Amino acid sequence: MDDVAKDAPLGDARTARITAEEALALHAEGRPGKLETRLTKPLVTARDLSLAYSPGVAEPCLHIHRNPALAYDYTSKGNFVAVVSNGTAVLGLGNLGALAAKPVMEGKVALFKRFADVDGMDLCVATEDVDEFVAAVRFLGPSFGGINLEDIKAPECFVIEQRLRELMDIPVFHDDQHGTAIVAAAGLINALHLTGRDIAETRLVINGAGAASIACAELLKAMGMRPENVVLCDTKGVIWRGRREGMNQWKSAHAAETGARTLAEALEGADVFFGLSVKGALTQEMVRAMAPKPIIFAMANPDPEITPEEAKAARPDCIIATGRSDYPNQVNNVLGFPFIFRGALDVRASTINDAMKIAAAEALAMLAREDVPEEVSGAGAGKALRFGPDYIIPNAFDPRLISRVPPAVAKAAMDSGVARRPLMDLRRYARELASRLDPTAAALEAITERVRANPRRVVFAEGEEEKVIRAAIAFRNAGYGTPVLIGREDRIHASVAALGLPMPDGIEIHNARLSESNRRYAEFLYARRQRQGFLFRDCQRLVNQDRNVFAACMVAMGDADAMVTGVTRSYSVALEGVLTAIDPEPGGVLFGLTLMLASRSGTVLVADTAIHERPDAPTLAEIATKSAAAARRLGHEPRVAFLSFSTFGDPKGVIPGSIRDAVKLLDARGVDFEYDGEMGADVALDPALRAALYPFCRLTGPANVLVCPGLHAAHILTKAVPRLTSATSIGPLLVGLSRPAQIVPVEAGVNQILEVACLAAHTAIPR
Ligand SMILES: NC(=O)C1=CN([C@@H]2O[C@H](COP(=O)(O)OP(=O)(O)OC[C@H]3O[C@@H](n4cnc5c(N)ncnc54)[C@H](OP(=O)(O)O)[C@@H]3O)[C@@H](O)[C@H]2O)C=CC1
Ligand SMILES: CC(=O)C(=O)O
Ligand SMILES: [Mg+2]
Repeated sequence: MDDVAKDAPLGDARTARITAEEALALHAEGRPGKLETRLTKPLVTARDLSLAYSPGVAEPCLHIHRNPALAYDYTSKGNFVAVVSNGTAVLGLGNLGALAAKPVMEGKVALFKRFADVDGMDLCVATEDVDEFVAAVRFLGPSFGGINLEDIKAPECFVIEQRLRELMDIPVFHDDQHGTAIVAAAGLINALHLTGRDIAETRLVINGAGAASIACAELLKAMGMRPENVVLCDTKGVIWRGRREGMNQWKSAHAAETGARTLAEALEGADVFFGLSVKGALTQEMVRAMAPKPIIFAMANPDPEITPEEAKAARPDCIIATGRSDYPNQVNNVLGFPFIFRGALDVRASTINDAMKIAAAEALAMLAREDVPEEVSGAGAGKALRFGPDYIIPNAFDPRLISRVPPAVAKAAMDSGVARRPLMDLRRYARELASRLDPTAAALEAITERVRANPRRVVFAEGEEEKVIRAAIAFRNAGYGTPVLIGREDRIHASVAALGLPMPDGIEIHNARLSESNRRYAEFLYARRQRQGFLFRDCQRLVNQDRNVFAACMVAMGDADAMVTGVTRSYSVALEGVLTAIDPEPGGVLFGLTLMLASRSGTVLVADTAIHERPDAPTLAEIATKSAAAARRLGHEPRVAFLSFSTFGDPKGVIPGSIRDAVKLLDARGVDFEYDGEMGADVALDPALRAALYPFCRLTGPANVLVCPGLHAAHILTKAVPRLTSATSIGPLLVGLSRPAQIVPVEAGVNQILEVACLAAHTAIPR
């Protein structure tokens, strides 16, 4: 047993959210560590083996021998990065050696994959000798598309990086230097903007004069900070011109002409503090001595130079950032390296130069100034994020990062002449990037493009709700068409003002109570309902008072193309309002379809998630047919599984009877998609299990449409899976209405409302 106190809180006991034991348990559970290898080609049959290995593998070998550039076509090289360390500066923990650095390096590989779909391998090299380290890495070049150096202490890291850059023909990037500098620069651009400072007049003190600090000083000077305004400190105090103790050429290059000798002296009146040193190096007294509205980036990991609580207590007017994810404003290189390599690899850049670094910093800074989808806020500090002192830098989970930063890096690489495979269409590249992490995203992106080309009028029935207003504004800004908000004009204007957003042109507001269309809508309803116990005045009251009914009338009478509702009323109440004015398609089945987007297994469509508690066989067959068509529209070849507790008769039960009848109905119709059942969800999703136990099953791959035997099962499945896995779900989407209307779940965020509104608009475009 080692000497780590396992139940100790990690970091400051008052604020820590995880314990040492939890962190150790995560690393030890299941397959130890955080990585495994996954095959991208089948290796099941002898034929597979002949193709992928001997004799087939000889072919790509010979081709690459003749033309080395083909390695990018026939091997993983072009998407494969080595994360290399000797463990001499592991986070802020010091020289722990190569082996103890492995958890961090595995973590970096995991982040590469999670955030930018870059594959990687950790290489922990057990030497502190610069020559040995350089030799070990340089000869590994053929395997990789890039080298990410990590946690190598200064000053050796500068020599190592420089020599490897000269020796290798792929990008070599020391993350602690440049990744950190890029992300810190992005945060600083925004913090300067918020505090009304000019970079050329800003005084910066950096504590630490190692890898990260020197790179930050260099990048910020390249971005306009004046050298005389930058002071570095290390364990010996201020690095002043003429100092001899503990110096090296990299520190000397930044030695300041100053009388200050300690960090405390240097910080007097300073605008900005960068901490890239160790826990607790900054005191409240030092913070008090800084200029008004001081900017404090305490970036040491895992514990910052000062906690945000301490800094705020000393200076409530400060902007504080740390390297940690459990505080607002995480200035951490995780926001940099995955996306920078993504862009560099995709244009086969020979290097990562200053232009690419500055482009990444600017793209990050600009993204933080945009409206933040609620889904992103939810992944962060747990409260709404809005550009300001507590949100100066995007959240690492922001899904927009992958389509914003790599294109900026790729463009800078092309403009500066280091791209060996330039990209002709950067807009298309950004779209492809968005789909890289999620196969359905490309189809959804195509849908959004189609809506942009055919803008529609969409009614947002709950027009006074803040998130609905934000979704409507985003709808308008995205070019999807004209949003129509139902609500009181003064309330909607007040909400928009409170959001700090200008009220954009092109958004319509309709007050149901005062609308000129009321009589027309009431007459329409009366004609539909007079023989179902409705008096004319009942219809008038419904139109005046129920925004869902009013919105549905607008759509039914052609005053709008589609509607979206759901965040203020229960699903069944909202549905009742919609159905008051809009009928199901004649002879069709109305049902709910939920898209589950899982990173590993791809997209799965689940039905019926909204309407039928116990569908009979004809209804199940119709749901399967319509769901298969929806899968095709999303770019998937449908494989429909009728789910049950029972697989092909085992165990026996009542429900499988209706499923078997549904299968027979489809057999009789001769439909053009794969289907089978009844089967358990494991059998549906696992072809190997099927091959072993049910080789007669007609599905040729994992099912991507799951038709549930009833609403209970469908609800449980679609509510549980996103909470148990990283899957996200969209829906239930109503399928089978004669006019487009969608109901989002009450808890839907801005992005989800926007997505569903766009899908509703898409349904309204004539095919
Ligand atoms: N948030 C982020 O994204 C990142 C944060 N970091 C953090 O920055 C820190 C440094 O990392 P890195 O540059 O890679 O490491 P290095 O080993 O290259 O540099 C460490 C520097 O810190 C200085 N230092 C150590 N203790 C003190 C102290 N008490 N007061 C002043 N200076 C001190 C050292 O001084 P001397 O030269 O005298 O030895 C040295 O200059 C770590 O805590 C790391 O976690 C690093 C990269 C990214
Ligand atoms: C974040 C990081 O790379 C470090 O702290 O070293
Ligand atoms: Mg590091």
